[in-house]
Amino acid sequence: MTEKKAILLGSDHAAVDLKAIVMAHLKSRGLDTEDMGTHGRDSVDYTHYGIQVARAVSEGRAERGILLCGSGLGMSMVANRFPGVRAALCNDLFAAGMCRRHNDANILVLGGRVLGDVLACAIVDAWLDTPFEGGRHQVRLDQFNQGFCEPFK
Ligand SMILES: O=C(CO)[C@H](O)[C@H](O)[C@H](O)COP(=O)(O)O
Repeated sequence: MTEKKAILLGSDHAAVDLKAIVMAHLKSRGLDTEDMGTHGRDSVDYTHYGIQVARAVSEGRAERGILLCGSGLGMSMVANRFPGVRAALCNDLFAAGMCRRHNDANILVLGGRVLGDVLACAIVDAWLDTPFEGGRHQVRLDQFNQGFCEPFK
C-alpha cells in the first residue's frame, strides 16, 4: 500500500459476509477503502487481519479502520495493543456515538455473529459522522501516553 487509505477493513471468516455489506455501504458513501482480508469463508485466525489493520492505523498509514470477527472481542483485544489505536467494540448505536464523542475511536470493531446488516451499517454511520468533543476527553486520552496506564508495580 503506497498511499494513505481512509478506511482499512479486516475480518476473519466469521464476519466476512458482514464485511462485504459494510464495504458496499462505505463505497456508497464515496469513501476510500481497502479490504486487508480475509477474503473467503475458510477458517482463519483473526489475529493476522487485526494486526495488519491496527498496525497501519498505528503507523499513520490509514486514518481509520474497521475490524470484524464473530463477537468483535478478539479483534478488539488485538487492535488495542498497538500504540495510538483506540479500538471500540460497538454492537449498539449508543456505543458507536460515544466512542467518537468521548474516546475518539479510530478503529470500529463489529461482531459479525451479533449484528444484522442494517444495524451494522447504522453503527458505521454513527461512528463516521459523530465528532470527537475534545476538552476533558482529550486530557484523558493524553493520559494513555503519560504512563498512567502502565501496570502498578
Ligand atoms: O475472537 C473471537 C471471539 O473473541 C471471534 O468471535 C472469532 O471470530 C471466533 O472466535 C471464531 O470462532 P470459530 O469457532 O473459529 O469460527
